Amino acid sequence: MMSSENRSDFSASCSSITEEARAKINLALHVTGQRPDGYHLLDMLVTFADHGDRLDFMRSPTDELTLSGRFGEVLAGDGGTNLVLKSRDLLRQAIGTVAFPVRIHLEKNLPVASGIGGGSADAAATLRGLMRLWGTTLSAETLAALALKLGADVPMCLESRPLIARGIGEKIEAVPDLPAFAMVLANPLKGVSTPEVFRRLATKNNPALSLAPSPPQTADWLAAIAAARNDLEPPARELVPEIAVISAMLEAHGALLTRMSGSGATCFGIFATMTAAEGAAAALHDERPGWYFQATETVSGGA
Ligand SMILES: C[C@@](CO)(OP(=O)(O)O)[C@H](O)COP(=O)(O)OP(=O)(O)OC[C@H]1O[C@@H](n2ccc(N)nc2=O)[C@H](O)[C@@H]1O
Ligand SMILES: Nc1ncnc2c1ncn2[C@@H]1O[C@H](COP(=O)(O)OP(=O)(O)O)[C@@H](O)[C@H]1O
Repeated sequence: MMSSENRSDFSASCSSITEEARAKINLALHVTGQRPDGYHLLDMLVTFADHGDRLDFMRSPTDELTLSGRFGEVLAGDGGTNLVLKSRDLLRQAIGTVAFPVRIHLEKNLPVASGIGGGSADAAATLRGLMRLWGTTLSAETLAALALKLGADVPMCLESRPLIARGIGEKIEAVPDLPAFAMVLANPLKGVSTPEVFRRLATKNNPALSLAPSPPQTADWLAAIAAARNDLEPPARELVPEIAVISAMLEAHGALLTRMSGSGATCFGIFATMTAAEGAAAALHDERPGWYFQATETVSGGA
């Protein structure tokens, strides 16, 4: 059963477990090849925002999912296809008898189908939250396999720390030296079709991601990221011309570096300070009140 409800109603009524579902940001994404099944091989430098969806979990007489938040309505009529439900059911299947019914509340703050992995982050948060609620753990291998079944980005979102991911996202290596960045996430609220972006790629065998080992300063990291690419950005720009507009707006408001995340259309701008990022997000919101602008600090690798 699915309904819309304020999160405050939910948490006021009982004690619950909370999990954050942080936005995933592809600082760089190189398409390096293609598997025989058609999936593209990727080299990605990924970090996570101190901003995202929020999920609450509690014991309940029956299974239930409620939604709130700016983008909750987008998912309200999806006929039970929410990745939160898929995660719950897969985890229940994996652990069996102890999995009592649960009520889950999803505060949907991240735009849907926007290249920042909101659905994947929700799926990963559901696995983490329900393992806590059900008092169970899975081996690292079983959990990783379950996560990958839910989506290519779900293993990364289980980590929610800076990392390099290869393969289709399942080969993960932590990047403990990546610093926090002051960032603005910007989206014209136009969904982009991920398969269509991959289909439009001009070349599928691009150079791999090459980062000098652990650049010492933030400025060195910025230079290394600037020298990398998002190979999905040119085809996404063909589909959604607003991506070029929003990148130019971030630059005009003082971003040191701008790029698209994932298959788009969200772009990020890295700023010198959080004060600069917050000022830019407020000014951008005034210019385009209907679009999505969010200032956030990203997590550091050492956090
Ligand atoms: C591009 C990335 C980068 O982090 O992020 P998002 O844009 O989704 O945030 C991901 O690899 C998105 O992976 P995933 O979440 O599995 O994408 P889906 O929407 O399920 O994939 C839809 C379709 O895109 C194509 N696809 C996807 C991933 C990949 N490595 N190669 C592909 O060719 C396939 O045709 C697939 O059927
Ligand atoms: N909890 C969820 N949040 C967002 N999207 C979801 C969710 N559950 C299912 N979906 C579906 O998954 C697709 C990808 O969503 P999302 O993870 O937001 O994309 P992206 O990785 O591009 O940001 C959407 O088309 C959406 O309908």
